Amino acid sequence: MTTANMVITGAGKRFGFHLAQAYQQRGFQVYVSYRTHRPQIDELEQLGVNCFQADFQDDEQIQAFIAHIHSQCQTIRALIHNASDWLPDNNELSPSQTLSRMLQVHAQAPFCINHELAPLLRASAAKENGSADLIHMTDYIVDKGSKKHMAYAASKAALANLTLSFASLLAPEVKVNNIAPALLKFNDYDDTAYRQKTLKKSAMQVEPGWQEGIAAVEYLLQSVYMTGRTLHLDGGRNVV
Ligand SMILES: NC(=O)C1=CN([C@@H]2O[C@H](COP(=O)(O)OP(=O)(O)OC[C@H]3O[C@@H](n4cnc5c(N)ncnc54)[C@H](OP(=O)(O)O)[C@@H]3O)[C@@H](O)[C@H]2O)C=CC1
Ligand SMILES: Nc1nc2c(c(=O)[nH]1)N=C([C@H](O)[C@@H](O)CO)CN2
Repeated sequence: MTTANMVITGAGKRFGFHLAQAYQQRGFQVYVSYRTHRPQIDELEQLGVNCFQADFQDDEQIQAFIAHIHSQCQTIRALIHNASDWLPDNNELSPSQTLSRMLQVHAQAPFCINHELAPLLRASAAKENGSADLIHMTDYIVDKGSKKHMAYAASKAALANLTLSFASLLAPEVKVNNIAPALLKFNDYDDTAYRQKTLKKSAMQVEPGWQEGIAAVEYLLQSVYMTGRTLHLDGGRNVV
């Protein structure tokens, strides 16, 4: 039985790091991209994860990552677009530069990577009538918008629309879905007031942690029917 390959972008910290660690330990061969080299990358490499440095703001580095995956894999069981830049609109860039930056990482990179690696996803599905998954990490605010992160929200909405198109293009061999958290984990810099205010926005009023996202990935990988859809991980924000 050959080892299944999983490709995860943006695994240098937080969810991407924990997801890569979890699936390498479950027996997958995990391939990741990272932008900043942190101790977490050394930890992943010690586990056997194949790590490749790429800043998706640079098209040549997107292409280099694609070429690297092609050189390493003949099939891909799951490709997870996790890389993301949560840039507020109020920053030192112009509005035009902010939107371009957001679209580059959340839409341009996944669009190019998906087109180039789709044959490897199909090859995984063709193997012993297996299956393959493309997962886009979007965000609850795709359906709501955001006063402070307009460019980020619009770019994640573009990613969510790509899910519909790729789901149609790649079915039935490859399932394509969004995971849309409202909250997985706060950032260390989030103060108590922000945390309390955010928790009150959901019915469950808890910070679920990375395992909530890992469980969502696991559900999608074992599904034989879910495609073109969104797993909303929002603690019941719609019922508050
Ligand atoms: N955490 C949460 O509560 C929520 C998360 N999400 C989504 O879930 C996913 C995981 O979230 P989380 O772990 O918190 O995200 P983080 O912002 O903590 O990490 C994102 C990763 O993407 C990398 N990245 C950012 N820009 C680029 C780029 N230009 N090229 C390559 N890599 C890049 C970062 O690299 P570097 O290490 O260099 O910074 C980082 O490792 C994201 O897609 C996020 O939008 C959605 C809603 C809530
Ligand atoms: N790339 C990221 N996207 C998002 C993050 C993050 O840390 N990195 N965090 C959030 C927040 O959890 C927000 O949903 C509630 O505080 C949203 N997206």
